[in-house]
Amino acid sequence: MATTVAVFGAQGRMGAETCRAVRASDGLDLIAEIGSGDDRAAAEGAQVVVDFTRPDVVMDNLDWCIERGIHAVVGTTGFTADRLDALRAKLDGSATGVLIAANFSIGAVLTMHFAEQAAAFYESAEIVELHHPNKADAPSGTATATASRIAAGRTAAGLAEVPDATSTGLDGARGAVVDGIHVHGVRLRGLVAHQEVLFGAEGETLTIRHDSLDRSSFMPGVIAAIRGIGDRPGLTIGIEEILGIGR
Ligand SMILES: NC(=O)C1=CN([C@@H]2O[C@H](COP(=O)(O)OP(=O)(O)OC[C@H]3O[C@@H](n4cnc5c(N)ncnc54)[C@H](OP(=O)(O)O)[C@@H]3O)[C@@H](O)[C@H]2O)C=CC1
Ligand SMILES: O=C(O)C1=N[C@H](C(=O)O)C[C@H](O)C1
Repeated sequence: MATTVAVFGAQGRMGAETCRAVRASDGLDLIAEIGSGDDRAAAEGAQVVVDFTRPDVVMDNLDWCIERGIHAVVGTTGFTADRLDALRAKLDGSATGVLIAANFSIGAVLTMHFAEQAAAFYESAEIVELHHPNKADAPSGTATATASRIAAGRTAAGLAEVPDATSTGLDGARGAVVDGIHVHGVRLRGLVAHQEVLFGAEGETLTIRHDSLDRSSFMPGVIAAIRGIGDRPGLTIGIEEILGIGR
């Protein structure tokens, strides 16, 4: 029996790519393509909903899925710690699975993994995220997650705050600060989704760079998550477990 799938945000950049990938995948049956203003009732027969919408609508979409026992695979950004706690509470004891991944591309997942490992060894760390200019949010969800993981790696290693003697200048010149890590956002026509993680120590630097050159890069992760979510009740963060990458 095929797994029935509905896509929320189906006419968007990622939603449209996801619809194409689901249609091309064996054992998956795309039954609904929901855009803004569409009635979600058309998705009620889905076993899995994929959400690529907007941070301000995704929580309502997830409530709708959880109330109906429909699993959800979510790429939409904007998941604060408070939002994740609220979802954990709603899913407590439920057979329904919700997977939230800031980034479904293998290279971005590996970048975050490597960055967390490297964090313990460098006094300085900063992130530059670079995206297409139609992106609604800044900093990116991936950069936010990467910063949190670097911060966790630094804390575990007993590192102090990153050194920065800046005392004067223009607001914003040092980027946003996420968990003590400076994050700089670039929006440039021609780009898709890119990130550099820069580490520095006395006499050396390390740069980890990842480039998504096409949205097809996200699709193997999305499809693996759709196939895997039925066996994962509760809240899953990221696709590391599904890809077999240790965290
Ligand atoms: N996790 C990952 O790997 C990736 C995550 N993303 C994230 O995915 C999200 C979407 O990105 P992207 O596809 O580029 O954005 P788009 O703006 O291209 O697509 C979002 C779509 O959602 C639609 N939409 C808005 N509200 C609703 C609703 N209530 N129900 C159904 N559809 C709705 C929009 O319609 P309308 O335009 O009519 O409002 C639009 O078509 C962002 O948060 C982005 O950061 C992006 C790439 C990879
Ligand atoms: O909006 C995008 O394009 C992307 N959004 C995600 C994010 O905010 O991290 C993932 C990827 O960077 C592309």
